[in-house]
Amino acid sequence: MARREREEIVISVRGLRNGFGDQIVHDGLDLDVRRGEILGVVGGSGTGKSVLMRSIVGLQTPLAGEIQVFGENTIGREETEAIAIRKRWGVLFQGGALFSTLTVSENVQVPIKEFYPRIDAALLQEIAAYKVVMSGLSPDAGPKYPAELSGGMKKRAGLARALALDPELLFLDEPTAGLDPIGAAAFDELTASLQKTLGLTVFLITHDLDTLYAICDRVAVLADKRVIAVGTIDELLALDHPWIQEYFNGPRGRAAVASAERAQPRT
Ligand SMILES: Nc1ncnc2c1ncn2[C@@H]1O[C@H](COP(=O)(O)OP(=O)(O)OP(=O)(O)O)[C@@H](O)[C@H]1O
Repeated sequence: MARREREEIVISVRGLRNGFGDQIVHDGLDLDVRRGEILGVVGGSGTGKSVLMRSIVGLQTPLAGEIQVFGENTIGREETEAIAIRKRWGVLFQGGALFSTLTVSENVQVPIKEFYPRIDAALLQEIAAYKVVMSGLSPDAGPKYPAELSGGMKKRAGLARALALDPELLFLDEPTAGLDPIGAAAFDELTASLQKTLGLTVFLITHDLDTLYAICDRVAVLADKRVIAVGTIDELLALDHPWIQEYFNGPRGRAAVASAERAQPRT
């Protein structure tokens, strides 16, 4: 592969195999994520979308395969090397995964303190306050505890924490699940605007067809223990695969197209 092409690939997964006991979740899974794209990852429930994300961020050790992020192998690295790579990404887990005993501001401070333990307390507060506002929360949300937040606010707080270290790469696991359609659309807009402003690469697991149509550059489809297809929605629709056809051409898929076209008519 040419050097330039390699630099444009932020995540490269080859021959990934994951399993739990007798259950094989991934077998021979390959995927490339390009710099600056929002890649949607879809697939039926239990096809291993979260396990894939956890493998890439080092929370799940695969049985076999290779994963490179920013051109560096991530499996089996020394802790210091792993930390240097980990600093460059942020993760929003399903449901926000906030620490319930910490305020929003303290949650955002966790990764900063982890990587920069000697940071000045005033600077830490200032960075956290900035990330809270950047994620679309009011500054008053900083001193609140997760239990005092709505579902949408929790997601934004989780996003603020994911953005704490100015990542180049953002992982979002079902960010709009559980949000009402208006809240979900607002979160999509926020993701797209942050991607553009900060030049992020985004790996986005979702079941939300509106999200796929509204903000994803390409979509990867997980089925049969691997990525069976990756491309724009139009490219996927041209494939004759029953799950893809049912997913995008079913009643919900057609409704999402209509809504996307109302928002942004095709020329
Ligand atoms: N820690 C674990 N121990 C045992 N099995 C696991 C573990 N984590 C995931 N699995 C199994 O791996 C499979 C894939 O799980 P995963 O959470 O990645 O699915 P998913 O595609 O993200 O599903 P959903 O869309 O429902 O969130 C499931 O069958 C799940 O039960």
